[in-house]
Amino acid sequence: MTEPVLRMEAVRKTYGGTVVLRDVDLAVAPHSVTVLIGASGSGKSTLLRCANLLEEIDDGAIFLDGEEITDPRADPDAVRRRIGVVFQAYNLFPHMTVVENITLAPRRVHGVPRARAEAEAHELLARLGLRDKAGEYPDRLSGGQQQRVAIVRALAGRPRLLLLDEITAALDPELVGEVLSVVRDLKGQGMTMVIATHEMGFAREVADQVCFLDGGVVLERGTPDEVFGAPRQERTQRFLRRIVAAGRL
Ligand SMILES: Nc1ncnc2c1ncn2[C@@H]1O[C@H](COP(=O)(O)OP(=O)(O)OP(=O)(O)O)[C@@H](O)[C@H]1O
Repeated sequence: MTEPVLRMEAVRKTYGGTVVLRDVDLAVAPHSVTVLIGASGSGKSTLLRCANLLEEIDDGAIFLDGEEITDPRADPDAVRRRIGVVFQAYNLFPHMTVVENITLAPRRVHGVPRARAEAEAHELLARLGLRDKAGEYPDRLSGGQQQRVAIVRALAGRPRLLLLDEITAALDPELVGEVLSVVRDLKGQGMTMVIATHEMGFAREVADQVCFLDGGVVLERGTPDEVFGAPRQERTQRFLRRIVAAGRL
């Protein structure tokens, strides 16, 4: 079997004695998209934060390309360089232009020469339909454009894996589509991704693997047709019924 890009084994995470992730196993194959679904508070963000070493796990192990990144000897900065992350809030620096925002980490943290970092930034901006925005300041851009810049920033280090945490949750409904379409394109280009989302239609369309989290447990996993079309667990069925009733699937 091909080595998964990301593998979690029996991951346990607690906050002040409360268990937030319990025995989570996950395998993300190269060039595949895993979508995490589940009610608010079920642990989706925490799982992504653990995968990026933004949170320390209490037990278990996490591997990136077969190498244990939760090993105390692993270098967290080197690990994060291989993982791009986009959050709900785009967190662009307002006093920097788009291209400065994108090249900041490659130049300052990873020592990429300015000319090369900027050339890469321009190429990525063009790919994401933002060719003419390189010199703009973030407040001149729509929310959807800012989030696309945040995606470019995450791609700038040529990550092995992209983690997307509710990246459309803060957007006006009419701007959601343009950001999802970028994710669709990235999938088409073979990017390996783990996505936490409440956009169920999108989840069903883009996922190779869907994981339903419930109280910090991966209660059900499978293809979109399996999980959305024929959920086996009663709690998954109930969750999806609520989504359907709300007109979101
Ligand atoms: N820093 C923290 N300290 C204490 N508890 C936390 C912390 N971060 C998250 N939690 C708790 O962990 C649980 C899981 O939260 P998490 O944000 O991972 O859920 P989620 O599924 O991503 O929710 P949402 O869909 O609302 O983003 C929740 O009960 C939350 O209150």
